[in-house]
Amino acid sequence: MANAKYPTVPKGATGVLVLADGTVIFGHGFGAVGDAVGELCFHTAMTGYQEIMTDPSFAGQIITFTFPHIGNVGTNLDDVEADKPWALGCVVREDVTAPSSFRNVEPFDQWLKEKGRIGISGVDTRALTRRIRMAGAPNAVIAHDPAGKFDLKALHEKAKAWPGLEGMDLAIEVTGKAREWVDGGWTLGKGYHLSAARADAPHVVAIDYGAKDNIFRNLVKAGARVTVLPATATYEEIMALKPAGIFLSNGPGDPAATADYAVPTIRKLLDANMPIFGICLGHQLLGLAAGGKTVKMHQGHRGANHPVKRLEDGVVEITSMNHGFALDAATLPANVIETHVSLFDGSNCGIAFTDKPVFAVQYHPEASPGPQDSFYLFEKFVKGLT
Ligand SMILES: NC(=O)CC[C@H](N)C(=O)O
Repeated sequence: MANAKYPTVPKGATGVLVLADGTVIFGHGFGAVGDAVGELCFHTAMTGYQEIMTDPSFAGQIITFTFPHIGNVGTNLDDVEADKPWALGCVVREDVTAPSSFRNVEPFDQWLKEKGRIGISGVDTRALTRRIRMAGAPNAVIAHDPAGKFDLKALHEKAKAWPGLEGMDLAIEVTGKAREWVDGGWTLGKGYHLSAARADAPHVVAIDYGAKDNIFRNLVKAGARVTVLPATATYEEIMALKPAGIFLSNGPGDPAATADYAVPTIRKLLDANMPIFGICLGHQLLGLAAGGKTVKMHQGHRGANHPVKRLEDGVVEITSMNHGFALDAATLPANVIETHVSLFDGSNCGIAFTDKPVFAVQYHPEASPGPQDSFYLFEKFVKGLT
């Protein structure tokens, strides 16, 4: 029997979002059938949905795209940041149309279905985004059933029972195996270039907390030879590879939840004066290893047009962002300075050590998708190793 507290499923509704506060939003389901629970966030990029869905930092999250037309250029084999979509699902305004692109290999809805990810269209994403901006990112369930049979009470219970991203270690679930990285840049018609790393190229050991592939491609493009190690790699395992520098990757979940394995290892690397470059989760972990603190943000930053000010010269970089936690600059020790700030809300976007060749940024200089204003950071890091 229907519970009076929950609305009746309208005719034709094959998808639903149920927020932890009991709000129910109907739409049209696409992609995989089933349900998934996670944090509901919004992303403002106008292009790059395939890169966004495959960014491992989205593990545990459902993405509301503010751009209304998602899926209309299909999917291909190149525009991926990992071998599968890590975001649990997506919420979009318009129904997905037939792919219109010479690069299309598979329609977006079919790709999502194959990869076990759920989509829901026909949602007022503008209203939903305003709500997230005002009330913060809620926990939610996304569900798709072609027959439109939803047990709203059970879905609501599931959303309420989910503990939330705070305190959740997801890097450990997303991290990959140890491997030599081979891809470099990309050209239309040719795809990804194999690394032509010179024998004397500086060797970077990159720790994979849930890395986007384009970070490693950019390190190679900037002239490095890259070996990837899993998130749990010990100081001894890292140093056995005789690295010239260490890279700390992006990744999902709460940075503070990795404090028992990632942070102590980074502390040892700092003590050994290794050159280090970190991005996003890597930036937050570096801040924690230095003695700083991270905080959960109200709604986070996710988009491809976030202005960031470089404090040394006032230059503004337009950046890609995807984070829901941030380093609290006020907690950093005296030997760590703030190098970049967000022009949206003044939050910390970069740090550098004054006494070590170590720096990091909160945003994504690898773009994918987004502007490439900040590629210079890869060059700065790799040049500093020779
Ligand atoms: N892209 C990332 O590395 C995200 C870092 C962290 N999971 C956050 O949400 O802030």
